[in-house]
Amino acid sequence: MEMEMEKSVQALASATLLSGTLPAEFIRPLAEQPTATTRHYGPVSMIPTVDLSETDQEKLVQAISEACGTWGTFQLVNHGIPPEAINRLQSVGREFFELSSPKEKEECSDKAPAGGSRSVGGYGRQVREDADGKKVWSDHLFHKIWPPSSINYQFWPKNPPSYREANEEYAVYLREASDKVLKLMSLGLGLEENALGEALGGEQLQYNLKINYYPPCPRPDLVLGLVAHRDLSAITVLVPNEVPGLQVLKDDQWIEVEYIPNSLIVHVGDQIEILSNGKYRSVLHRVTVKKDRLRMSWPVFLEPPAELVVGPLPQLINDQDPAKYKPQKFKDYMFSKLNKLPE
Ligand SMILES: O=C(O)CCC(=O)C(=O)O
Ligand SMILES: [Fe+2]
Repeated sequence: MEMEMEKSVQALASATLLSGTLPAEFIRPLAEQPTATTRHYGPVSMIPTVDLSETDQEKLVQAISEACGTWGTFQLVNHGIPPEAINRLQSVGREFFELSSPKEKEECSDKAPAGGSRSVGGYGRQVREDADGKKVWSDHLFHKIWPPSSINYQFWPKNPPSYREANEEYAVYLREASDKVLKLMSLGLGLEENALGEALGGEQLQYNLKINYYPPCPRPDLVLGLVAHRDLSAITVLVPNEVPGLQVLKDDQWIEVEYIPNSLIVHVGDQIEILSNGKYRSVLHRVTVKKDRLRMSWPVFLEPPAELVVGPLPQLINDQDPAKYKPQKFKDYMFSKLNKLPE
């Protein structure tokens, strides 16, 4: 049985522009509305920057561990991924959203009946509504890009024809860059450089790409592109387009993440917070949208294989510093979080 697709936010956005009325289910409660709650720092970027071309290793390790311990996020510059590869990833993704028909998009969606074995894969809108029944102003496409054995090509667009090549090319570069990041993060915890990578499944580490599509919105002051959340990944490595909107919570303030051309945004996710026994912090973040500009983003969630048990690394726990998290299979962690059960 095929599910009737819910209308995309992209389609709703066009209708809303014509009518000028925002459907009520998108209007956030006052305490969440962006204009009431955002702090503007002006031109100075407050998010730490990590420069992979830094040749002083000690300095680099220091910078990354400080960023992960205080903010849980940083801008990664000089990461070695050619700008052309990033541009190709972006243009094929944008073409999918803007040039393919609703039917072509639906072909990339998960056809499994809701409530059954439905996975978080393919094209669509956020499956769950918030507790208060509110909806987010975004559509997405989700699919694995590595390892090859994990990929379900049903979720990969057939159009544009270069979609596959561009994504495969990006996966190769991204693995190199994220490998370096995980090594530096391990060293920053005083561990051997492969410690985090191995604890996350080594060669079995999964790379799960999401494309977020946030159409322009007539009332950006009232909606959110994504509500406040922490990623359940180990780390997330995100390519933004030039339209800002991502905000991170720091000292109870929402701070805008500035757009830096060619930079990648790295988030510490829940699994690294757990492995590090809380020394690195999974960052709370949300997304705001714009009145006349389209935001898109390409986060890749690096996740352990489903059956792998993740808990605080034994090297990091002792009498003074007891384990703060209970070890559990990644799939069980994910299930509890997605169903809002106690973790
Ligand atoms: O669009 C962004 O910058 C953030 C996306 C995000 O947080 C997510 O997809 O989990
Ligand atoms: Fe996120």
